[in-house]
Amino acid sequence: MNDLRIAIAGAGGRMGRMLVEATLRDAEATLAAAIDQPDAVVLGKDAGELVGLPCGILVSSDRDAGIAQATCLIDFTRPEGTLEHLEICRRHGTAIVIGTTGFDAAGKNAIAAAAEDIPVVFAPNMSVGVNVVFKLLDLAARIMNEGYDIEIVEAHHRHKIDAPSGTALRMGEVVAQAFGRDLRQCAVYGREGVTGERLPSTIGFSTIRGGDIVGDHNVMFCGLGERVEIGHKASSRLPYALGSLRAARFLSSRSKGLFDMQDVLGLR
Ligand SMILES: NC(=O)C1=CN([C@@H]2O[C@H](COP(=O)(O)OP(=O)(O)OC[C@H]3O[C@@H](n4cnc5c(N)ncnc54)[C@H](OP(=O)(O)O)[C@@H]3O)[C@@H](O)[C@H]2O)C=CC1
Ligand SMILES: O=C(O)C1=N[C@H](C(=O)O)C[C@H](O)C1
Repeated sequence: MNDLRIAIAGAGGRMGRMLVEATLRDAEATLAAAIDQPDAVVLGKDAGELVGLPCGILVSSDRDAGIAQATCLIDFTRPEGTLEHLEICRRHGTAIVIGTTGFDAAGKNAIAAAAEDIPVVFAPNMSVGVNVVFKLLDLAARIMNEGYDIEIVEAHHRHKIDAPSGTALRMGEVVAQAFGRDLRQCAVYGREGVTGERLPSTIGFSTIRGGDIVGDHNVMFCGLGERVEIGHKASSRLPYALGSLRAARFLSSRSKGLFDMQDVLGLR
């Protein structure tokens, strides 16, 4: 049996299904459990059948039993669900990869506290491409640290419930940090009416929601006479799932600690 025994929370969701498929196709991983809500339509179904790969693991709402079977839980659900799963992982000593976005400060603190006991990867975007973009943004911001206005535009599918995306916020944090600013003090979330002239120290965010857009992010450094754009477009959720499995593998040799995809990919 493989040492990498993966439980997937939110197994019937958009990311959950992609994670089930990626886990079943991964020769080094075993799908140990598929978890979803007590009222989920997928409950009792073969998790693999949802993605055309029957595997004998039934989707269950028994989170305790599912997490106990696994060495790592991969969780792409909602903040309130993730925080409950986190505590169960803590009780069982199970590692957790958290892809869920939209946590408030208290939620982020709870994740940091749990990481004192168990290994955690917590990242708003698991794709290799986006994590390389974070590095490029840091480099660009260190050089273009004066005379450039920063505007971040993100677009996602009509079902997304949080805005701006976790990835857009992290992009803002990366740029703000390189500028020596605090994003909480300089972020501007959308504009309407007579806004007055743009303040030079601000970082603007614009959000588009529509159709089945998987995830587009574009950061503009707008100067006088030139504009640099650094962005990423996802055309599939597969990179998020493959990154999550890479993160689970990374955690298998750790006993505790809080990490993100920059650690997993060796980009620190
Ligand atoms: N870090 C990354 O790389 C990425 C992060 N994400 C994030 O992952 C999260 C999920 O996205 P997506 O898959 O599109 O969403 P979906 O709505 O498609 O899936 C969410 C799943 O979680 C379940 N769920 C909802 N609430 C709870 C809860 N309180 N407790 C337990 N389970 C719950 C849902 O069940 P039900 O349908 O029954 O409500 C569903 O199965 C979002 O926060 C998104 O931003 C997404 C893609 C990449
Ligand atoms: O909800 C999504 O779909 C996505 N959410 C993440 C985010 O909020 O950044 C990552 C990705 O963009 C897809």
